[in-house]
Amino acid sequence: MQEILTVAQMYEADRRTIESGVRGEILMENAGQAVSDEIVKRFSPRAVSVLCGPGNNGGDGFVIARLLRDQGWNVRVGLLGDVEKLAGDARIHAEKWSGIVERLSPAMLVGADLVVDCIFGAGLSRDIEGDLAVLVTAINECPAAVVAVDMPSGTDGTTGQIRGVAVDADFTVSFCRPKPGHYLLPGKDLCGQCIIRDIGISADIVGSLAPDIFINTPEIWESYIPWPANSGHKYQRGHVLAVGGTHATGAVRLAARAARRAGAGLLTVLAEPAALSLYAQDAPGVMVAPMAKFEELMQDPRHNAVLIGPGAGVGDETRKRVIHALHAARACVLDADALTSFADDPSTLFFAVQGATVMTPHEGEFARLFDNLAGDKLSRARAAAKRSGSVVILKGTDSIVAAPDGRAVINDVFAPWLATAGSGDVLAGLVTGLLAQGMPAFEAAAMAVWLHAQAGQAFGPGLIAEDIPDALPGLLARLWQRKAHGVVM
Ligand SMILES: NC(=O)C1=CN([C@@H]2O[C@H](COP(=O)(O)OP(=O)(O)OC[C@H]3O[C@@H](n4cnc5c(N)ncnc54)[C@H](OP(=O)(O)O)[C@@H]3O)[C@@H](O)[C@H]2O)[C@@H](O)CC1
Ligand SMILES: [K+]
Repeated sequence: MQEILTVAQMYEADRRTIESGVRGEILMENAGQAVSDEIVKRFSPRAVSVLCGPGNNGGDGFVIARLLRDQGWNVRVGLLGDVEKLAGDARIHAEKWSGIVERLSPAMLVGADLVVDCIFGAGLSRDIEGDLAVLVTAINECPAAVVAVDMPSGTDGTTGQIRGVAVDADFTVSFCRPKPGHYLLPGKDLCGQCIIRDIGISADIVGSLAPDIFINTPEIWESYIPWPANSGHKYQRGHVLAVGGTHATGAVRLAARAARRAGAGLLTVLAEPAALSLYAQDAPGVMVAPMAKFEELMQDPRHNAVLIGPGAGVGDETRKRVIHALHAARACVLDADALTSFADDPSTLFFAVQGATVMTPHEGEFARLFDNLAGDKLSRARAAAKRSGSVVILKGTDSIVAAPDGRAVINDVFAPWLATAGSGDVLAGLVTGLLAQGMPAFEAAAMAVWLHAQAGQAFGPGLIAEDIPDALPGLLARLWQRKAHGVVM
């Protein structure tokens, strides 16, 4: 599993490693070596300006400068402040640099083919302002390639947010494990390609920090995939009840197709009489029932997963059905109108949550339901999961899946094509289809986000929501191959 460490955890890993006997000076040498290796891999010797800040990020810069110069590169070093004011490992490595140390300024960019950004890394503590902001803007405007060390300066490692202004790098070399800011927007974009290198912090030390944030890869959830048994039948693959709206019927039709493609054994759409025939004609494998039967059908435990939200309509009726489904402790997926229906009274919704429940808000729906949660996307999703007692998928390119127990995954699959009408309905259907087969809520939500993003990336430009469910068999086949034959994805 690919752990992500917060900045605080990274400092702690650093501290424990040093306590275990590895000198900080060596960690810094390893960090600088890792960056210079990545530079040498990509570029032939050229004019490079290494821009150093007053902390250990700057210390890494002095190592990089020395190693590149030793290999014949034409290196220029600038420092924010004086060498005499540097402390600890940064001071040690600055003193090993025998060349000139200039004052940090935009003049250092003139004639540079490559800029190494070692101004601020994990220790960024406030907005970049004044002359430094002018320098960062000049870095972004100059034609040289830019490599960022640890974080592009100005990007917060924990939140991915820009503090004032930030370097826009071509690639970023970081150490040990990635930080949330490498995956959360806009940090992810500012990093460019992100390379994580080992610098001598052991996996045991990382494990001792009990990381609970991960990149959303199959390792997180693949052992929970409810593959059908040879002796199985459709009734063992769950029965989804999907609440269909009267007007926006496309939403649940898309969700239903996704739930069935995800493997749900049976699916019934409930709708008012005016819309029933529309749902009935949509796909021969879908069953329909009048909405009046909702409560009766909920009494049958075989109806084990409920989807409410897409096209459901905002108001009392939707609110009642949501509360009923939650009280019945069915696996519930609440999306769109089901969430907005509780905008005035979210506590009632959260109080009713009992069984496996997944909420799938986009930012607008999230703000209506969790109006006083502020901060970065990851923190807000985690706080919302805790508050609601449900798994929360906070959607976007950098979708977060967060569980009430604190676990979270960040999506790292780039699929901008998914920003299209109906795409969220498909995701909600996918989660419901996996829950119906008995997959635990967090794993089902994470797998659904992964399948959705992979489908979007694989299809690419021209994608419409209808394409996503039809891309699922290929993706599921790959996961099946991986289980059966250990094929690497
Ligand atoms: N973890 C690891 O495994 C390893 C980590 N290593 C490296 O260490 C880096 C972390 O080093 P770090 O803690 O010294 O912090 P760093 O980013 O250099 O900045 C701190 C300085 O910047 C200043 N400052 C901050 N914001 C500012 C602003 N907006 N405007 C102006 N000033 C500002 C701040 O000032 P202060 O807040 O104290 O006033 C302080 O002086 C990490 O990113 C990695 O590269 C490797 O060497 C080895 C192993
Ligand atoms: K940096």
